[in-house]
Amino acid sequence: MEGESNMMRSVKAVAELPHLKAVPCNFYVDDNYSLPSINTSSDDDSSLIPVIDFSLLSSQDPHQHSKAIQDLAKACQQWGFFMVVNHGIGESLMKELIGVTNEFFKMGEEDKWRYKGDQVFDPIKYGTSFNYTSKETTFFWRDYLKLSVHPHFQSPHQPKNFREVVWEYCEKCRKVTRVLLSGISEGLGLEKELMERCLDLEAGVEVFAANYYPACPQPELVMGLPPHSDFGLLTLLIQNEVGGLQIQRNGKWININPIPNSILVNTGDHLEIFTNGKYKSVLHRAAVNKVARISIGIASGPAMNATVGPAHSPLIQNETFPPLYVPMKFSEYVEMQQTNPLYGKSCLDKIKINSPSL
Ligand SMILES: O=C(O)CCC(=O)C(=O)O
Ligand SMILES: [Fe+2]
Repeated sequence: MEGESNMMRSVKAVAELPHLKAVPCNFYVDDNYSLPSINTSSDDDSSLIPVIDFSLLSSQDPHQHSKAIQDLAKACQQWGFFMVVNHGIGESLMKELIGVTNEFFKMGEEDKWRYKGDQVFDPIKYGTSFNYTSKETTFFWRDYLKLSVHPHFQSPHQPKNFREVVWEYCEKCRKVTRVLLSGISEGLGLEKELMERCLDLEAGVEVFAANYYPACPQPELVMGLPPHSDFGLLTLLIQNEVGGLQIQRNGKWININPIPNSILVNTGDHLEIFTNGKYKSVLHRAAVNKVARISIGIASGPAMNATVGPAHSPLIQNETFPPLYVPMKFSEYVEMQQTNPLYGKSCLDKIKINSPSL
């Protein structure tokens, strides 16, 4: 590793340096970010997060179905984060996925850096901190692997079984996401095919994003991921048994402790745009711990070429609710978000229309 820059060394390698007792100062969180406090007093609020029973969305009983659709609509509007249970993805597959992902991060530095992409849209990108292409000044305590898994599936061929397990998990997640999006459309009262057609969901982008937050000797000084919202429509997140995710609600950071085997879902910037601000994407961040944490998100969005603006429906934009966002090509939005430092919802703010009446 001698002679290589810090950005070419994973945080895992830094964390495992012999005798490391203190965090190197380039990881100290700078003043632009507030420090995460792991021991917030708000742990209990996590239990208020809505729980959606996925199986009821497809219930043949009209009463159960419409109640599930209403619950989903309420969760999107009031929280932007919810836990999905009875999603049909087996516990063993989820465990296997965490296992092979852990094996990936355990590979030698050289093996991992072979997957370092050079461009935002490289289909396989291993890296460290937020994103090596951004002009960030704070280094975050996190290594990552991002794979483009739809419309074309891309994955490293190592470690053993990694590719197969990721593929199977992504296939299952895609189905869950599509049912959720269709339920969300129904809850908004939109014509059945409108979202699918406008956003070209058949060719929708899906990104597998694995985060590895190594054990940290001084977790209170660093941050795993700064406050941000996700691009895309929905993100499906699972984690190993270690906590760290926090979401912002009413100005307070809430620790999230998901129900075992549930999938945590959050609404993304493009659902906010499409719904003209009715369903807002939510700020979240990742604190780190004295033990290693893994989280895996599947972010789903429109097709790369789709131009996303508020839906053309009188239910979404009308004289009382004029469009609040400038339509933008999805790929351009992703590029903007991935090549700039992350400050909260700064990307979304760039395309917000400042309506004089608001
Ligand atoms: O690690 C987590 O829980 C959050 C990860 C996250 O927000 C992301 O990858 O966008
Ligand atoms: Fe996120």
